[in-house]
Amino acid sequence: MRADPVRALPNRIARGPGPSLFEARQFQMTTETNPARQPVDTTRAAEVNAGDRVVIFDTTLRDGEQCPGASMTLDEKLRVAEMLERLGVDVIEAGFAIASNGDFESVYKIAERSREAVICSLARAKHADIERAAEALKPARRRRIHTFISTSPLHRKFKLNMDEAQVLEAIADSVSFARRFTDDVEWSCEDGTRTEPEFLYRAIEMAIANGATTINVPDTVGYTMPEEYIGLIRAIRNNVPNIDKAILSAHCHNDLGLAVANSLAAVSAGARQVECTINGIGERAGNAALEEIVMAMRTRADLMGVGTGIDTTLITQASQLVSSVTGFPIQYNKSIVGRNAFAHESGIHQDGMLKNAQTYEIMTPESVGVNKSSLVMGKHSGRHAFKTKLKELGFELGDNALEDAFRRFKDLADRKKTVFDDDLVALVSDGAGHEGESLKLTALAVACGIGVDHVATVTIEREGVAHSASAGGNGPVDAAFNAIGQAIPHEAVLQLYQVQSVTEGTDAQARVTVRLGARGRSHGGIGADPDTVVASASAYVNALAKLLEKAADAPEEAADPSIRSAAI
Ligand SMILES: CC(=O)SCCNC(=O)CCNC(=O)[C@H](O)C(C)(C)COP(=O)(O)OP(=O)(O)OC[C@H]1O[C@@H](n2cnc3c(N)ncnc32)[C@H](O)[C@@H]1OP(=O)(O)O
Ligand SMILES: CC(C)C(=O)C(=O)O
Ligand SMILES: [Mg+2]
Repeated sequence: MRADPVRALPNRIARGPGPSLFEARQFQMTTETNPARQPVDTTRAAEVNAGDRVVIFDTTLRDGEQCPGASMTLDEKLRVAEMLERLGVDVIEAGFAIASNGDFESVYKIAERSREAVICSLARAKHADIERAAEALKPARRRRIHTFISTSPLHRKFKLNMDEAQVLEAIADSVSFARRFTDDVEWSCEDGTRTEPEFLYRAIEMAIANGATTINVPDTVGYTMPEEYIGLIRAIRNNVPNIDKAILSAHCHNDLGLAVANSLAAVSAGARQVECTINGIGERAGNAALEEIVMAMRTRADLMGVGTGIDTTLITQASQLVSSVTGFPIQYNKSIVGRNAFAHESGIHQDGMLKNAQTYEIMTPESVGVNKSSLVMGKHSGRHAFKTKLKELGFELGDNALEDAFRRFKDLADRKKTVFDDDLVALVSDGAGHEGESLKLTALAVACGIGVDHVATVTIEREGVAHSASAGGNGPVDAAFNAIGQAIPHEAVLQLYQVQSVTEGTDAQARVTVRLGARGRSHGGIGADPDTVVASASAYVNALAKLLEKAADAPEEAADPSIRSAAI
């Protein structure tokens, strides 16, 4: 385990321009991590606003579940909620209680089992919704009602059929009604980023005046841009007289792939709550991904000056749980939690990683709960990584053998998508893949299939001279062995022929073992190749080369009567 290069939290809030990039890097390398994990009192807006802790509001179980195909059973929701508590999420939006009896039950059960986290239910600006939310949240130690109404002209006109005054009245009524059940009331202006600023300020002021403790400004359709969102959050702070009585919150969707950027932008402008989901699941293109927001704030605490209470070492586990219960795969190159997030295949990068991991990683894999970075062997890999990998696998080769193995590895990697550890073992052990000094299989072609004669043509180099021959047989392997017998006539007989798949998949290498016997000696040969016939012929030539080399050393030995022909 190596030291985590990412360090958090300077005790200040970044409201103005941060340090220069150069100063930032210096900072990153020299300060210490301080995961502030104490629960936050989310009703004390003034305190939260004055601090450097960002409230993490997870909506995996509400907005996350809203996308097609992500529905979770009660049991699955309870498992996710338990994981979110362990992760250190501050607020868990457990559902939309009025949506169905199932949603009510899951909010209720999550509330019953909750510990530190604030449990929250969504509710429209309707008494029935709010009462249902309050009922479902009753067992929670800490509860929040999250009520919302659209504020944009488009939504007012076409969706709600309400004018500005009616919307303002609905805000006053819903927020004050929600406050009868709890001190922790969040109000959201749905489609806030497409709302006329002047009306938005009035709507927010109305929510605060009626007791809202958190004001969420959703970018409901993922339309805004970071600069614009910064401008909006700053304008709200400058134009809503009592804004400091509430925590400002960002809720961003990913329609333009900007959900995380916009959320971070809002924080840099003074928002102190971010709404997000594990793996970024959610309506349409999804919500801002929790793991990306948290790790961005942690990794760039030097610039942002804020942190969260999340135990980042549980991030990978949480991501895998949500992926498995929703059945949504995690894309390989997904930031933080994708399987390639800490994997390196390119030789130059692998070499850098071996010399100092910070050359190509800005956070440690351990910091997000991954055991270690992986050096994946493939056609882009170089000698440094190859040598290191072989060493890990227990092979220490001399310079010439290493060079030879590296050449064969590159040939194999050109033909095979992934070169697994077992492929490397097959490649270097027992001389597999190089037939011997005295014989070299340089060409092989076979005709096989249904309704064709099985014929093989081989070329074998012996002491620099090419010997070619063709022969038929009972199947392509038999034909190849017969052709080898024609090209290099010999009296050895086949004692053993075995094929194994080294790894899985249709491009897996076949590992073939052949044993040949003659004159009281027998020698094994091994061949490995994605083409089974090539692997077989290599193994045969490998065994034959050893026999011929030994026979040249001791020509007088008598024939062994036990040697028999073996069927293929
Ligand atoms: C941006 C968001 O993510 S908002 C949350 C979206 N999530 C969901 O909708 C999931 C859960 N929803 C549901 O189960 C259902 O939609 C229910 C139970 C909430 C409502 O179902 P229904 O009563 O059949 O209404 P339906 O969904 O068809 O239409 C929504 C109604 O709510 C009204 N409405 C929408 N938002 C709000 C609001 N914030 N406050 C008050 N009324 C609202 C609409 O104008 C419409 O009213 P109308 O029937 O008078 O035209
Ligand atoms: C209900 C609100 C917060 C929402 O999900 C949105 O506007 O995207
Ligand atoms: Mg949303």
